[in-house]
Amino acid sequence: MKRYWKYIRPYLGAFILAPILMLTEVFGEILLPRLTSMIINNGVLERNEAYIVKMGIIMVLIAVIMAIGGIGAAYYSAKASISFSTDLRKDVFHKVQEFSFKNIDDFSTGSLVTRLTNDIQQIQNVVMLTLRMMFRAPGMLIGGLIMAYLMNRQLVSILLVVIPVLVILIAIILVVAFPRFEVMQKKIDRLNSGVQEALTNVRVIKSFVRETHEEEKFKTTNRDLKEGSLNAMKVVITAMPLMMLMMNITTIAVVWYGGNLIIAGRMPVGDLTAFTIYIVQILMSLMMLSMVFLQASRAMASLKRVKEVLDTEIDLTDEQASEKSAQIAAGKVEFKNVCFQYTKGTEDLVLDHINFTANPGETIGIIGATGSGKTSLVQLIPRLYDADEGEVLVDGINVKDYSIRNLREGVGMVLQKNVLFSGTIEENLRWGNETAGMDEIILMSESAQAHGFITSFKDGYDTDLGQGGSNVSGGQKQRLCIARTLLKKPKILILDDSTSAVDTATEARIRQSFTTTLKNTTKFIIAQRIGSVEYADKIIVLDEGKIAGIGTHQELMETCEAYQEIYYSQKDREKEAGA
Ligand SMILES: Nc1ncnc2c1ncn2[C@@H]1O[C@H](COP(=O)(O)OP(=O)(O)OP(=O)(O)O)[C@@H](O)[C@H]1O
Repeated sequence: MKRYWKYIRPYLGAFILAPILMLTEVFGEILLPRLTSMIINNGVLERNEAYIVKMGIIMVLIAVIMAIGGIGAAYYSAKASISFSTDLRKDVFHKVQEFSFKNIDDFSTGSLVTRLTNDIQQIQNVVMLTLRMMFRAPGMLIGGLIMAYLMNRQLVSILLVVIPVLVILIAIILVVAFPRFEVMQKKIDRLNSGVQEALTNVRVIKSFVRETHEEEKFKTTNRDLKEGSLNAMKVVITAMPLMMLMMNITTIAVVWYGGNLIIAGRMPVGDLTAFTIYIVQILMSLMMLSMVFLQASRAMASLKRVKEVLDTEIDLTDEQASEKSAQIAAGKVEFKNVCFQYTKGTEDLVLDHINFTANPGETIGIIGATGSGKTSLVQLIPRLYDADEGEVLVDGINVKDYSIRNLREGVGMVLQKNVLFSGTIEENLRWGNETAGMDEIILMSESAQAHGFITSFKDGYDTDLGQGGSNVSGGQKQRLCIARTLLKKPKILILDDSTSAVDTATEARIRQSFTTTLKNTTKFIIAQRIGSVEYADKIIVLDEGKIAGIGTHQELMETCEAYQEIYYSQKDREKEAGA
């Protein structure tokens, strides 16, 4: 509860006013039946018109007060619960932004979307319901019981049978409902993940003509959710009629027993009317409570899932960093006996005792078969993941000792999976440097060989990019991503297979421009083509997570068998393609 106090405190007024204003309704609901019985007994039966008018006016006034209170309570409970969930959502989103790559690997995107939307909505609903019912239901229950008791003690004894039965019924419903709601939320997760994947990859689906397959997949998860929801709803569905049945049986019993009392002259007619209303109110308040509990049981399942996100331990932080103010100045990178694996504690090392040094301004080529660990290696430099053993040093300082912000500001990385965002080209490029002048943006775009095609667009730098940069070609997207990173003016630049979709002539021009724009930047170039790294000061050859060779192209051609193999197989392929 303590952790949620901060979502209540700023709106404490609304949290207090909502249930208090609801008390006006309780007050009215307890008084009105009594006044009704008085009108019948003293007004109608005694034929006293003035009394009827007087009591009628009082009853209207009470009804007006109830309506005003009800509106106020509804307003404040909505305000409190919506504000509560908005702040909670903000914190959950913030937490997700803090997640490390490893943390993100542990949750599916669809599940995070459900937690941020549907789960928080459930919590909001129950906060609103609780604020409206927390005084109303118990108030009506206790007030109704007292009034009924005061009117007729014998009749109240009927409730002694009904109330325990209802309480047991509610308890059973809750025990059955909770696990079903948990299952239902998981099914919503699965549906969201599926929808997300299908929509993001709609182009691939279409190019493989997999629409029918995707529809089938969707139908299955959709049906699965329907069954899960119905299964949970069954409890709610059966709960209501069962309670109504109990209520009706009780009313009949009261009317029957009360009728006998009236015939025997031991009870005025008006009292039976009021008594029946009180009985209905008592049972209604129990039903309201059961609805609150039922909603709460669903919200508990949601709260558990939201808590999971909030409680996730960020496995990569800079809290222990000892050089928080340090910034990357030169860009020297050293790997000392570095080992790494994604699934901890297994035998398979993704990187196995890696050692090398990259001096400031050098270009380091990284080559190796797919899955040999190239991406994993460079991801350790900006701490997207942490090394399990050994040290990664930048300018002689362990990367874990920099503040994450300073470290990542000094390292520019163009990821293998390039992503642009909706917005104009200029807005996208400004991700690299928000305050960059237009001349700088053009300079870096020229360097990344992007200026030419950007200006060929009708709107130039104002061209609106579709979602994820869907309206530019693969090679153009790669060049925009390079320009965006160049604007950061990083001391260390990592290009992870970032020119794979660019033709060799353009790639050579990008490389050439780096010799001037990025003269002092340490450059890591991961590539599949030997031609892309041949010129590098050092080439690292990776083979199943180990360094198979390190040196210049010439040195490796003389000493490294793995490199020679890659070289000759690519030459052969080029020849075959030429022939
Ligand atoms: N997020 C991840 N979780 C678990 N395993 C992963 C993850 N990313 C990569 N791997 C595994 O780690 C190994 C090395 O992958 P890595 O991406 O570093 O190779 P790579 O040399 O860059 O390959 P490619 O040239 O195909 O991009 C592979 O066996 C891969 O399956």
